[in-house]
Amino acid sequence: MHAEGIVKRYGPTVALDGARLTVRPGEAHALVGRNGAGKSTLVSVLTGMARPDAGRVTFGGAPAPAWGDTAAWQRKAACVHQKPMTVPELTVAENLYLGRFQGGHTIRWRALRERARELLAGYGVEVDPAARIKELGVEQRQFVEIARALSFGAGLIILDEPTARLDAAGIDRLFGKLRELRDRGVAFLFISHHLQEVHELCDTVTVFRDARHVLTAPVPGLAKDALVAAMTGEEPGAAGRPRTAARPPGEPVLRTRQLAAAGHFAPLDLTVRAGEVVGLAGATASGTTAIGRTLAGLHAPDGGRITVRGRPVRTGSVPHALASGIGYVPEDRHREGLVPGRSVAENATLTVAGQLGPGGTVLPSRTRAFARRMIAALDIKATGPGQPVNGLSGGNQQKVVIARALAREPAVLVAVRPTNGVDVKSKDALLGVVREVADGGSGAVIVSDELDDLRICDRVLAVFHGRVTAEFAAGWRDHELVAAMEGVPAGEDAAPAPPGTARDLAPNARNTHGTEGTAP
Ligand SMILES: Nc1ncnc2c1ncn2[C@@H]1O[C@H](COP(=O)(O)OP(=O)(O)OP(=O)(O)O)[C@@H](O)[C@H]1O
Repeated sequence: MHAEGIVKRYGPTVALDGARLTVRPGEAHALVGRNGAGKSTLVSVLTGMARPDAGRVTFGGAPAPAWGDTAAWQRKAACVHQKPMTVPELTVAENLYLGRFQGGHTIRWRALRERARELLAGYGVEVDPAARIKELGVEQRQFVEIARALSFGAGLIILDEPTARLDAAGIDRLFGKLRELRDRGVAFLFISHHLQEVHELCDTVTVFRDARHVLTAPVPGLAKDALVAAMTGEEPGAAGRPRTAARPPGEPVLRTRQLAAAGHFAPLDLTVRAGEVVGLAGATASGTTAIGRTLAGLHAPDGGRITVRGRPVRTGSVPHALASGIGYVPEDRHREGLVPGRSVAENATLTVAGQLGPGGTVLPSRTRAFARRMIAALDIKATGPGQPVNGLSGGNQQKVVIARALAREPAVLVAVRPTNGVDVKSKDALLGVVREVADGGSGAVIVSDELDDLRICDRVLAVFHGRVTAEFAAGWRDHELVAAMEGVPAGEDAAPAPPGTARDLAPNARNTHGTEGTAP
């Protein structure tokens, strides 16, 4: 596949400005760049979903299919998108053959399931074709999408941040599958903000910056800070890493007493003090996300209490959690995060509408002023506060979600995987903002399995199978925390794990992706 001179404009925004990229057969090619650099836009162009304003795409030397000929594009390049493209209510078999039925033919369901089973087996994917997509985990769903993509005969498969919602074990299995397919001659274009993953999986990397191609180089021998420098256009080592607290913590701002949700997490006593950032570390299924959702009022606990600055919070109520001073950054910005048709300013201030004007009316000028401050502080790439959030790149949408949580000046900020999809430089800026919130006298809870997110925490609680199994003060070593997240009984540096946890239980913790040398 070869693309050159690609120009794509969205109104005043130039998303691609003469961009180029070449992916050779059987190559594992990474595409990296800061949020808004144009990566997803290029994917849309390469899959026939967006029509470029200028430029040329060829596959195997032949011109790309005609615009609008979807079936022909599917045979050239296939894509596993950030957002699931499968239909949740339909079965795996139906999804695999979606859109391929010829009019006038009767669909023979049993035969279809059989064909689906063979197809999945051919790619080594163990999923029941009769299962509904909504019953599958993220990982299985992605495998179905990959099998579907390959079944069209495409020699190039594009993966847009496929690891963003997988934990370490899932990532290992995905990479195993991708290596297998590469050995069979399939080429990959792999988009990720985890430079460690690029090093693990890819042989070539291309960097986009501000809508343009800036570098293509072999991955082996390319130092990570050189890669980051290409992405940011700055000299390596220009900025420092976010730090932990400078002062001792103050009064408790958030407390839970015996807070519990059956099937999710065991009774939890948590205290977060003013000035403190506390990490809840655990794999996807550990219960940490449920704790975050419960604190935000999205999930009703079975028992226990939450207080903010000594005042009880009515559990299971989002408005009450908000009114009590709990700010929340959800993991799934597509579902819980943003109102699509509204502007950056409106989205950033949704929870404060009442404060912004008399009688609950929003005063647009103040709204815009707040949004403008946030756009600058979090480095949100937007044409301005009035731009609809749908027009923002994925990472920039995530920053708007954070801005919204901050707008209310919460007593305690609860953020679930806050840097998911955010580029390496913005990641540090964003974590720096969380630090500032704490320094200003609030508390913060970071729910994550990303070691970089947890590094700014003053203490980290490791959660396994719904229980806190160990506590670490700042300065922990990576392998200790990873082991604790995996439920491995603690070594000499950590508290003992409870009975019943064992080395062979789900090795689920997210690894040290992107930790070494990714800071500018
Ligand atoms: N539908 C759209 N309408 C308006 N602007 C858009 C649209 N899609 C993309 N853009 C703009 O094009 C630019 C490139 O966005 P793109 O999504 O390609 O970035 P990206 O490199 O994939 O970023 P991320 O790492 O955050 O996913 C951004 O400035 C974005 O705001």
